[in-house]
Amino acid sequence: MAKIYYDGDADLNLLKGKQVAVIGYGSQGHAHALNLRDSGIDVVVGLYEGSRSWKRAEEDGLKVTTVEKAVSEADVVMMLIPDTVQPSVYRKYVHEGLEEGNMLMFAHGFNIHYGQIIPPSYVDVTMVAPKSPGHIVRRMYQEGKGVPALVAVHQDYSGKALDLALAYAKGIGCTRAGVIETTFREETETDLFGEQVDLCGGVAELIKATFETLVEAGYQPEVAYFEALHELKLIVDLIYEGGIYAMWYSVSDTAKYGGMTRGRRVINESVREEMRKILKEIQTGEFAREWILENMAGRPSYSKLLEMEKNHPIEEVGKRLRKMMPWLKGIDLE
Ligand SMILES: NC(=O)C1=CN([C@@H]2O[C@H](COP(=O)(O)OP(=O)(O)OC[C@H]3O[C@@H](n4cnc5c(N)ncnc54)[C@H](OP(=O)(O)O)[C@@H]3O)[C@@H](O)[C@H]2O)C=CC1
Ligand SMILES: CC(=O)[C@](C)(O)C(=O)O
Repeated sequence: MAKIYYDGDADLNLLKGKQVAVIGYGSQGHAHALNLRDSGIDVVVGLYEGSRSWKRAEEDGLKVTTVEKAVSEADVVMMLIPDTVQPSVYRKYVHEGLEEGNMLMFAHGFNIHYGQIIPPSYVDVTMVAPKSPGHIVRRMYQEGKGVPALVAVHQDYSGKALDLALAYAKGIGCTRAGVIETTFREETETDLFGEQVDLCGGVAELIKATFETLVEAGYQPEVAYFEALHELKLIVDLIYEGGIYAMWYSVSDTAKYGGMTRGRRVINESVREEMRKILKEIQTGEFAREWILENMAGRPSYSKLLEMEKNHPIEEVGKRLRKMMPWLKGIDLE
């Protein structure tokens, strides 16, 4: 049974009097920095000169400085810049600034697990990985709620690494929902797998395939959008709040029978076989090698694929229909 920590298991006072440097102010960075600040923790944001985020962080009332300076003044350094730039930024601006007894933190284990960052022996190395997009980490904290997270210790120099990491998790609101103790390997491999076959990749392909099949068959794109995408959120909310069975309980008998008999024809044995292959690519480092090389080559495939996603017909239909629902918060895509 997993060890799960909640608010009562974490002592925020362990972070009081310490300075936390949040490197990066993007999806996770802005959420962690603002949540920690609102939890009474001394936070400084580390960015590069000319960063688009610099002004935004200052407007949010945070102290901002260069990565190098933030690290040199900090007791805790949380790396919240893209995984692909972390190794070079770490080598140039972080490694030298780490002092004995500092804690180096991550929100995803990729660079430690695949050996892209090798921290010095005299620091704690931990991870607090929210199981949520950063914007929701912030939104839930502001609503007095929290998102669950994973916590892991890669290196425990101080003997108190886990307690300090849990204090951090409490500072960003995650112990309100539960923080499961894991390892860098388990977090990295399960996170990569989930975002590839389910959360992002799998769901996006399922939605687009459903939409395209209906539109190709001559149905109105708006109807296809509501069926394939909009209603999915409502169904997933049921699953999120009560489990898959609660969703079955709530939908009609016709949807139950059709879903239970046809769903397994869509996610069939060959799909499951492909999932196992994808997991193997993650476990052997094949995916990591491909992603590192893609970045070294200037992201040719990444950029093309992202452009195709942005220009998919469902985006135009969705934008038009969502305009009619001003209560949909969305996120700032700038
Ligand atoms: N996105 C998510 O919801 C989740 C992410 N994670 C993990 O959190 C970490 C951060 O991811 P995420 O928040 O998505 O990252 P983002 O892509 O949102 O980070 C962008 C931020 O990093 C800054 N940045 C980019 N390059 C550099 C650089 N060379 N030096 C300093 N700052 C730089 C950007 O500045 P500028 O604005 O100027 O470009 C911006 O402030 C990753 O390890 C990721 O795996 C974990 C869980 C969920
Ligand atoms: C939100 C999350 O944890 C993801 C999808 O794995 C990620 O953005 O890295």
